[in-house]
Amino acid sequence: MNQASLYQHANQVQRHDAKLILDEFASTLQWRSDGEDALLDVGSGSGNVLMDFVRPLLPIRGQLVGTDISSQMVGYASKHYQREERTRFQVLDIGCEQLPEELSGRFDHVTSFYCLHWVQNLKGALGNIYNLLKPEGGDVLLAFLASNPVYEVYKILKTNEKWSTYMQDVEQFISPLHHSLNPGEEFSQLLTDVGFIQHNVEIRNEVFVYEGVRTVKDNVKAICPFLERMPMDLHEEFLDDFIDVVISMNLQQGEKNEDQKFLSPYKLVVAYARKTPEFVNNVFLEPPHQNLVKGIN
Ligand SMILES: C[S@@+](CC[C@H](N)C(=O)[O-])C[C@H]1O[C@@H](n2cnc3c(N)ncnc32)[C@H](O)[C@@H]1O
Ligand SMILES: CC(C)=CCC/C(C)=C/CC/C(C)=C/C(=O)O
Repeated sequence: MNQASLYQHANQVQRHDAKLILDEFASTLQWRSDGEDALLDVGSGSGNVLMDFVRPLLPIRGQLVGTDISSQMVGYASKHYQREERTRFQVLDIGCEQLPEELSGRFDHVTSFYCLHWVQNLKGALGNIYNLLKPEGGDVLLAFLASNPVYEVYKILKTNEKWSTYMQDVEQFISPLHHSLNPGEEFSQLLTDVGFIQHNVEIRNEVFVYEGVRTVKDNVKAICPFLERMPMDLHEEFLDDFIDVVISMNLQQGEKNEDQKFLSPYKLVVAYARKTPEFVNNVFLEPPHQNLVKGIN
């Protein structure tokens, strides 16, 4: 994903989910009494979710660091938002072996929206997220895809010889929890393994409705890693084949006209975790390992 401006204009589902989750968890996050909260966001992309929905929650004196593996995304976010006070953007691969010194152990909060399904080494990423928090504690709010029909579409398109050369490594772009029979338990176990004492993991079954073929195509273009590998003149043909597969999966509603809709049923992991034992939703959870997994897996 390197097309920041495409993403910024075709990320309705991502914005919708982040806003809902932040509204819900704004008062659960453990804000400091001195208003000097430092928050790092993982996989901030073009930056609009971070600036529109996370930044307003931070106290005036709070510090915000947006990070992303893509220097193109970081460049775009810096250009558009770095003028905001106490806000900066920097490149960070959350799956890296060693966190940069200036980030390690510096944050009160870590958030991440629609990023962790891109990271195959989920345990390594969670270990890093844990280590970004200050030694004395802090909390994290994470939301990412466990599964999405887009991954099944990719797998089918890979079997088409027109596209297979561009999609050899398709598994690298499928959420590490997409094939899991119990993504909530699996993620919960990873949080425990890396050291989080308390956590609340939910698997939310959602359906997003895309209005019309063009909307689906624009949303696919904004996130599909295979398009940038093929010549531009093949993009529309690839997107047409994408739509044909979606239709063959019965995800279409209505006739081929302006009323045509496409349904995307997906599972979202929503996790809130604290480094030190305390309260979750105002309920004291006895340490250690009093964890909660909600939702239908
Ligand atoms: C779908 S975008 C989400 C952007 C933003 N958080 C939002 O909600 O709109 C996913 C972002 O995760 C980034 N990403 C993928 N792998 C990553 C990694 N290993 N470390 C950090 N960022 C990563 C991508 O470059 C991309 O910008
Ligand atoms: C109907 C249908 C399958 C639409 C495609 C939906 C779509 C573009 C999903 C993208 C999911 C994803 C990997 C998002 C992201 O990382 O931001």
